[in-house]
Amino acid sequence: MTAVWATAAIVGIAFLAELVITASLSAFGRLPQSASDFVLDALLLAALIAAPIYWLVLKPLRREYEKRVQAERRAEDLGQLAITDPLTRIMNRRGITVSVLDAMAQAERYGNPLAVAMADIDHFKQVNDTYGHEAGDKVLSEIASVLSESLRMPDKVGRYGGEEFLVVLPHTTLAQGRKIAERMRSAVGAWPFELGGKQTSVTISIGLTQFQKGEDLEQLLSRVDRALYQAKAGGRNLVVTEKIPARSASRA
Ligand SMILES: Nc1nc2c(ncn2[C@@H]2O[C@H](COP(=O)(O)OP(=O)(O)OP(=O)(O)O)[C@@H](O)[C@H]2O)c(=O)[nH]1
Repeated sequence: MTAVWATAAIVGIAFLAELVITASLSAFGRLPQSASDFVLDALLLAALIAAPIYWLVLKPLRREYEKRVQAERRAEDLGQLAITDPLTRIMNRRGITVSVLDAMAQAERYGNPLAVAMADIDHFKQVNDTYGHEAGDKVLSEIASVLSESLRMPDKVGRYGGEEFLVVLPHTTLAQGRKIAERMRSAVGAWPFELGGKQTSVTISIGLTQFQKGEDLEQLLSRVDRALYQAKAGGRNLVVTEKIPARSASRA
């Protein structure tokens, strides 16, 4: 589109220049040109002035534009890198924290429900101790993929700590959140992890709660942690929903 405009501008300038030249020549007594000669001369002039305009103006402008696009892309990539966990390729703690804070602000402002879950791998130390740290890393990556695939937009998952994943479920009630958490739990439980040359199952425990208006991140996460603790204490491979105090529940 820019090229079309530039060509039109150059042809326009050439016609104007040709008009000035013709007017000057006729002022000096030269016979007026025929219309076709005028157009032909103007086009010739356009071709003559197009080359220097292209090299002196358009090419440097284009180069500058491409440099800026590349710089923006690099900045975007760096920004993405800063919020990505290198092992699992999902969001890291910083990324998912920004996501949960955003979701909390939305829920606070518009009053939509927001469910938050913390998933933690069961007996993960045993996996590392038995099969090695590299095998443990592979399990972490696979669990991250299984969790990501169990979610839909605008739900988000990020690696919050070593073997902990934070899940943010905007526009989701506790009952709906529970179904999603159960789906994640059973998807991980059914996944055929290959450890020590044979298929093995690994499970996760999940604590789930719902954001309460007026609370901060620390309060929300301490409630979800409490639910996770109960899931571990209850035998693991469980989803435990944190009981919301009646006063808060009525505000939800
Ligand atoms: N391979 C690997 N292991 C990790 C990573 N981050 C944390 N871990 C391991 O995660 C394990 C966590 O162990 P614990 O906190 O005792 O928990 P657990 O064995 O999963 O037991 P429960 O949570 O009570 O079921 C430790 O062995 C850590 O070394 C990591 O990036 N890679």
